[in-house]
Amino acid sequence: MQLSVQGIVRRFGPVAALAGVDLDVTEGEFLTILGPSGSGKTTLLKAIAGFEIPDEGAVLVGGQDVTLAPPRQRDVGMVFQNYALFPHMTVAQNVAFPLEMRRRPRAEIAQRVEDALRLVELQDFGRRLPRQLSGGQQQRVALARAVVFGPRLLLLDEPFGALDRKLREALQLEVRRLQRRLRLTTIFITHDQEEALIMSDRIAVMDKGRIEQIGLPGDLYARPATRFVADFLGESNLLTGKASEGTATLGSFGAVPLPVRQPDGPVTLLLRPEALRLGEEASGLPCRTHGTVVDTVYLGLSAKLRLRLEEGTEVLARIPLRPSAPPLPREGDSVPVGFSAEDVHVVPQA
Ligand SMILES: Nc1ncnc2c1ncn2[C@@H]1O[C@H](COP(=O)(O)OP(=O)(O)OP(=O)(O)O)[C@@H](O)[C@H]1O
Repeated sequence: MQLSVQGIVRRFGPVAALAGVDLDVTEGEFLTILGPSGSGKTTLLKAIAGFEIPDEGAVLVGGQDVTLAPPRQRDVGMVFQNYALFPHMTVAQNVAFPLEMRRRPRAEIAQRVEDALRLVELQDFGRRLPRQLSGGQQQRVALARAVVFGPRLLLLDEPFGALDRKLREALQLEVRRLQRRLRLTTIFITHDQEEALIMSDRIAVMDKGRIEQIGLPGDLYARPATRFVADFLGESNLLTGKASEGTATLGSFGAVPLPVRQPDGPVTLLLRPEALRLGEEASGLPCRTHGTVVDTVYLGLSAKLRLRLEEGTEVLARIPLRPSAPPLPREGDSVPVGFSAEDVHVVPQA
């Protein structure tokens, strides 16, 4: 179902946990809310679910104003970080719970519980108690319980936070598959940017109770609208220079033609680590200088190198490691560093 959040404000004493949030989520979309701790993510989810009543603004589900409706009337499925299964109930009883609350007939409950458990591949676990399951299995039960009644929205608050990396990755895929299959409008909270990039149709980046930017993962990565988004999503080199007549002077790199017309004055340029070229590959590029390798980290498919430029600025380069690639420069080596002007993004001034 379509969701619309309009101008929501929620204050806790002097703190505005939500300082005016607008958000439109289309039917069947998977939207991720990404932001640092304390940015208001959980408060926003609670306002959508009905556990927080906003001081200002409105929440509409399928065009219907539910701002003041209690959680039970909103038909929203939720999964939290800490499972929140009822410990004394079996898996099947846990999954049946939302249907019991809605007083569905016995036969329907049995059928739906069976279907939901099959959906998360736990059809043989109905009689177990939560403590007899692994963390990942418990989270799948929580997911089955959140979707068993056919909710209008699915809200996920850091559901993989307590799981190890491998399980986390498996569940990311599983949740995405299930969400697509059910065409469930889903809002997913995480502070893990990699997870956000992997899972989402769109990402909303939050900071200090506001949405800084919302868009496709690739757009946010390539064209962040603010310094905060550039820094928060992925690794970045943010270099400051001086713009004048369509070029920016950028330390020892010299003059860099700017992709968009800028007013003369200070300018912030974003260069992702993978945009930097080193050694031979840099020598043919018009924007280049020399850098001294400060440290090197091998990552298997690529390596990350930190380099100090002549003017003292440090930059991060990520270079692919092909089997035939020449050996990496070593700490203390001085190497050419360059980039193509088209790989530069101008970060709008705040
Ligand atoms: N019940 C409350 N009473 C007082 N302050 C609150 C309450 N709930 C949230 N806050 C404050 O509102 C702000 C936003 O909190 P919120 O839990 O929404 O952030 P978050 O982005 O979900 O953080 P995290 O990633 O750590 O869960 C924080 O400053 C928090 O301390």
